[in-house]
Amino acid sequence: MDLLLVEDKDSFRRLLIQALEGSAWTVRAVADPQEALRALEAAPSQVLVTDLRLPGMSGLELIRRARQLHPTLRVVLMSAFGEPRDIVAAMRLGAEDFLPKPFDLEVFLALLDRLRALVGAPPPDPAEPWIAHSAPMQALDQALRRAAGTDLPVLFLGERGAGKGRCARRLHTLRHPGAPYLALAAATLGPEGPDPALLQRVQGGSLYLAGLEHLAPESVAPLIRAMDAAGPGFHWLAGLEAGASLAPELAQRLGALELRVPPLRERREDLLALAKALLERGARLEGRPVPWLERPAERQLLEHAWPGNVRELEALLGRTLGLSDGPAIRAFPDLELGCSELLSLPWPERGPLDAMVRAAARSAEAQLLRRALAQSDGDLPEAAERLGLTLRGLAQRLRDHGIPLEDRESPLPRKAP
Ligand SMILES: Nc1ncnc2c1ncn2[C@@H]1O[C@H](COP(=O)(O)OP(=O)(O)OP(=O)(O)O)[C@@H](O)[C@H]1O
Repeated sequence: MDLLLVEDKDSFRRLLIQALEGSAWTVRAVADPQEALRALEAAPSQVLVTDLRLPGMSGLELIRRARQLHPTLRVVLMSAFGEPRDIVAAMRLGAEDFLPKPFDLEVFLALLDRLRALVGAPPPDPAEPWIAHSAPMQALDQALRRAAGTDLPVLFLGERGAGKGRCARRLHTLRHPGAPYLALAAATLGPEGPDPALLQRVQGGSLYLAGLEHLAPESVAPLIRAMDAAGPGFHWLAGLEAGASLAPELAQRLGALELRVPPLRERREDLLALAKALLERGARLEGRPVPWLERPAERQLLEHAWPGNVRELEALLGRTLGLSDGPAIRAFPDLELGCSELLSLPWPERGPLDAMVRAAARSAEAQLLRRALAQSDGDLPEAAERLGLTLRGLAQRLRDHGIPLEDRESPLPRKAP
């Protein structure tokens, strides 16, 4: 999606370009309005973001001429000196929004997200990695395949960053790969509910409402009306944070099929494959060779509790790629193995209490075993001593938890020969 940015102040132009790096926008940026018109003559843009005061021509005049060239162009006007009459004039010329300077970059990006939704709803990239080796993810993948054979709305439940959005894209691709897809933050729905123009664009495809726990109470009724009006051929998907509640009338409509997305700590078998896929994607974006993970780095990943889930893993790998340019990642210096991480437990949501305590204790035991193995670098007698167990007792517990002893890719580290 193409965006033309017209801002004569070099430092501010650079700041906005930087803010858009890595986004879905292909940005052309110029300082001069005449040059902007020439750029639009050469190739259309879907969005024009322009300053009001420009050398040789006002932003309003630029908007007028640009929309003559491309009547469907969406426009955002920015200014530190926006008088109400300028704003009204810009709106009359078809501007979508006005950003009074100085503005928060978050506000700028949120506005562009909304415009992106209006401009188009491209299907998700079918080549996006999908890692589902672990048993819980295999089960989820089966459930997604079954859901793909229906027209039912699907509600994804899971912790933040666990991959609810990724599962929604997977389901959409299984259902109808080329159909339009749009992800919207539920918090952005106002009292009017979803924009009808926007729903129009997603006809025949899916709308994914992310962060349903942030939906304003006044948006519930308009959303239900929009769902009723949309009719068949329109697929509703939504993500809700585990443990959050949903207005009953909405739960009735959206919760026809509820799928739980397991947190990363419950699917450690996926960890290294996920890390490799995310590293590959990051390296490709930066146009550099993919670094490999050395054993200590892998071990750190496997031992961490991942309270922030796949999103946390993605952020860590992004930071690491940014800081290192070598062919391999030996360790993650900012990934400390704190004891508090061990007690990241899969708190069951329902009783009876005794069963909840037993499940939490079992998870804590598995984590303590892994931790002791990591601390003793895979040396079993040393790990047994740390845990106050006999060697045989340790082996028995490892078996109980299905922690393998010799598998090269296993979470159990071994001492270097
Ligand atoms: N199974 C998976 N395979 C590959 N990548 C994944 C998988 N699950 C999640 N990811 C990646 O992890 C990142 C976080 O996932 P996503 O945005 O779907 O999380 P979320 O649960 O929707 O988070 P939030 O609720 O906080 O918005 C994304 O980049 C996503 O592509």
